[in-house]
Amino acid sequence: MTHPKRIVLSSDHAAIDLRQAIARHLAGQGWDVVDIGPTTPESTHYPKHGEAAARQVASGDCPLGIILCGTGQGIMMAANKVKGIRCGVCSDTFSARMIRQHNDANMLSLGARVIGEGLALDIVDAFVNAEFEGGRHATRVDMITAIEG
Ligand SMILES: O=C(CO)[C@H](O)[C@H](O)COP(=O)(O)O
Repeated sequence: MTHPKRIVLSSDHAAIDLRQAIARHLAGQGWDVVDIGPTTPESTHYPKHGEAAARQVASGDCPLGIILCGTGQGIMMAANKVKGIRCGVCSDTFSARMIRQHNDANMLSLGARVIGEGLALDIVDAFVNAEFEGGRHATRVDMITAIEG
């Protein structure tokens, strides 16, 4: 059974410190944090980390995921290639709330070279605490899913 408060985190080398701060923050709120690294600062390639986190979400093991790179953009692009993933990059709390409420996003991407830790933690809170509203938005999300084939 999917743990309702399990969340997977991953990043590339550009976002290790921020990812670990988010992991501590979420663990402090009772989340079962599955941090799949990396843990060492050597340069690495964001697509493989985005894909790995996305596969954990798509498999149902983790209902939500948070991924990070320098801008949040490249790792988001990789995650969205995995069937069933809806991931958005956010640099503000409004968007983070809305991608859950309207788009049923199951992953959030953050840019560690774009925003600071304080804002990032607020964005994370907005994302994890929002709920999908369904209704007309479900019709549109179904249309996104249909594009996947
Ligand atoms: O933001 C990113 C992808 O969207 C990467 O974190 C960034 O491209 C890494 O750059 P570098 O290898 O120069 O540290």
